[in-house]
Amino acid sequence: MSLPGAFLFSHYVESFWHQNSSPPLVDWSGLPTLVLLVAAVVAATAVALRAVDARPRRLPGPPALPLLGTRWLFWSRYKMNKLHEAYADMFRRYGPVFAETTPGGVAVVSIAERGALEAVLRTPAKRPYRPPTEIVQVYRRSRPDRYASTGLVNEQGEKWYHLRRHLTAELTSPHTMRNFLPQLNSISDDFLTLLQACRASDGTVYGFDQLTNRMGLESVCGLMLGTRFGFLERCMSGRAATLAAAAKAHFRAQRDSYYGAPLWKFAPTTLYRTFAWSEETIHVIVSDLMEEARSRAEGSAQDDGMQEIFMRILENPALDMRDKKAAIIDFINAGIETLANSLVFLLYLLSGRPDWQQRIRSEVPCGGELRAEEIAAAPSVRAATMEAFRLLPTAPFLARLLEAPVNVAGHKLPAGTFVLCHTGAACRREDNFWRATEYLPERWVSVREPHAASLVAPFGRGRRMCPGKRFVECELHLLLAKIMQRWRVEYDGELDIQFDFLLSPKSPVSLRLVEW
Ligand code: HEM
Repeated sequence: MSLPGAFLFSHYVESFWHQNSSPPLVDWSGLPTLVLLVAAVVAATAVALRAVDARPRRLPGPPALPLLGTRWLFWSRYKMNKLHEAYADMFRRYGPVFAETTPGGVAVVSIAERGALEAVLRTPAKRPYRPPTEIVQVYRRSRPDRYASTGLVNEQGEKWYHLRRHLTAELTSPHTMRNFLPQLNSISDDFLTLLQACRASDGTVYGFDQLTNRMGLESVCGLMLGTRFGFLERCMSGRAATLAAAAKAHFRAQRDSYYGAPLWKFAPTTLYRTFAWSEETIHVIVSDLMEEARSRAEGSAQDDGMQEIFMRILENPALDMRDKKAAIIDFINAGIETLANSLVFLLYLLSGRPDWQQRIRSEVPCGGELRAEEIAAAPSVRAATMEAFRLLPTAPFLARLLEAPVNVAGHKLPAGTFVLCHTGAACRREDNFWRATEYLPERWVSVREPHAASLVAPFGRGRRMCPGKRFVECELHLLLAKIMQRWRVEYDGELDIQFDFLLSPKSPVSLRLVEW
């Protein structure tokens, strides 16, 4: 009822009582005013909710509040470090396509339904728009001395395309990985030596996740900077510890800036200062590493595949020097946690499949350097890794901004809609995979329907797909093969997983590496 309508209704009720000579048994005189007030509150709330709820029509989802949108859920019902569980719960409540609303009134549509995911991710886009992380944008724009742009991960449109074209060709080339394989063998061997040194008498490696972090750091620095830095030596250097802590803080601050109260936008809160510290620390340490690598490269006549990535990026005249440095920093930062988490998840899942571990061991040649052909000839290695990416991907959803309208489960989403593609949640649905919640690497050797392989997208999709994919797959396959050659893996209980903008194991993780 409109406000004038409510007023007229109240006037009518009052005049009705005035016309009757006998007073009512109950005193109804306050009722019209009460009705008027209730109507006014209902009308005002409806207007306010319409203003904050920008969801595409009829999409289900949690109720949005003025100024808070649906974010209040992450400060009350759900825990921010268990966001994967929060989304699983929302999919149960609202179905496989639902919408949230940001405090600014923008709709964010979450999808875990196969047809809808394929519709969104298969939309061919020349310059796919992935919504940037606002806190990174704000910080980097405040430092024009260091950043000419917000970087490959956060840029959009032509600027993104320019960076992508000039920065990733070397990283994604099969030739680069073939050249890097001997170095990767040696890094993996050093990692195994470190594991051996850290094993307790029963084979337990306490703080296994921290060791994998160091391995991620050594290998990604080796790939990008073309030299070894000794992060796998027995005693962890202060530099490695600080860099690993900064990389974790960087991801967590991004999570909190997105899902927490947006106070950092108005004042330099602790969250913003933590983020700035992590950016600063990563920048300073990686810049030092780059300087060391550059002077080593200048002092040696070595011309191997490792040096090419680093030097070619730095020598590219099409790019601003600030963009080149920022890219190398971003590549290193992108690789540390992701690689380490993926290895922990892989070994944890395999610990429940001693038979598959045995199978890997039987397919991989004993000892020494492993060549690409030897790894390719062991389908059990690839199957184990693929299945771990299906069941526990460190990046469980992909963000996109629709460039054209898309029909999703009967709802027409207009161009510009912010969509979260929950490939991880979709992979756990029984309508997409046979015995979907179980770790069954055999499904990748002989297929059992349903088997929606296209939903397994741990590195993303399309032109914005992760440029580190080839490197990461090669490294995980190699490490898995080498670990299985030497030990079988055991883990007691269930791994505690948290959401740090990526899915991560809750630290510290203790695995047992037992002699065969
Ligand atoms: C297990 C390890 C890794 C996983 C699971 C992973 C996953 C991802 C995912 C899901 C995306 C978003 C893709 C999309 O939106 O379609 C991404 C983007 C990106 N990743 Fe990775 N990544 C890993 C390692 C690495 C490494 C080692 C590097 C660098 C050497 C790297 C560099 C990047 C960059 C630069 C982007 C942004 C690409 C763009 O927007 O054009 N990642 N990664």
